[in-house]
Amino acid sequence: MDATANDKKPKKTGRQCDICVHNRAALRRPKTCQQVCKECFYFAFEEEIHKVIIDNHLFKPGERVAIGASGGKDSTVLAHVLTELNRRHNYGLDLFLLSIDEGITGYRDDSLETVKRNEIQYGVPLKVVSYKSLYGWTMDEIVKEIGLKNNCTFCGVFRRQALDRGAAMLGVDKIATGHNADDIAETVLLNILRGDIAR
Ligand SMILES: Nc1ncnc2c1ncn2[C@@H]1O[C@H](COP(=O)(O)OP(=O)(O)OP(=O)(O)O)[C@@H](O)[C@H]1O
Repeated sequence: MDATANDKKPKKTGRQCDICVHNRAALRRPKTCQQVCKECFYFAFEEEIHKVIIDNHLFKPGERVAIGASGGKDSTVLAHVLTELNRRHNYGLDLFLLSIDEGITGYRDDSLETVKRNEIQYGVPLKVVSYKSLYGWTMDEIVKEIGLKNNCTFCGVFRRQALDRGAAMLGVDKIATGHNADDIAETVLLNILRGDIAR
């Protein structure tokens, strides 16, 4: 490589975190344009959630709250953040992990293993409620009967009811789920594609 081409390459200078002004920045937050290190990002993210919880009076001390735990990234982050904030800010919540086992081989059985690890990691009791126990059918059996068309609609309706029934079994006051802005955008787009503009 000749010296001229090399000179044109951007130099790797590395940049300090805008918050702690100590560690090397690991990412740039699109929301604030700040360059932050991993530790400051986690802390800022958790405290923003704390502010939403406080500003909107989401919980009262002594409440029992079930975390809808699918084993996916969103609800795993939710379980981590809620247990951490409950401890850090003394919310006084009784937390539970509530998982719905739809009975989808090779999918939910794998992610339930993650939830079982979270139960130990966060010290939060886990309740698993299966479609088989509630409805007498696994999702695999339902698909065998009705085929793949519309099976997601059945599964979504059953899951919402299963979460409600699991919450009743646990005697909780509230269910927290890991729905995020992407999920809302997805719902809006799907409704438009179905021609259901009013929704
Ligand atoms: N089988 C399940 N058991 C318990 N809660 C669930 C289950 N499936 C979904 N949920 C709850 O509903 C939220 C949204 O579910 P969705 O199917 O959209 O998955 P997602 O956005 O990929 O979330 P995740 O990464 O947590 O799976 C999850 O974050 C979780 O709180």
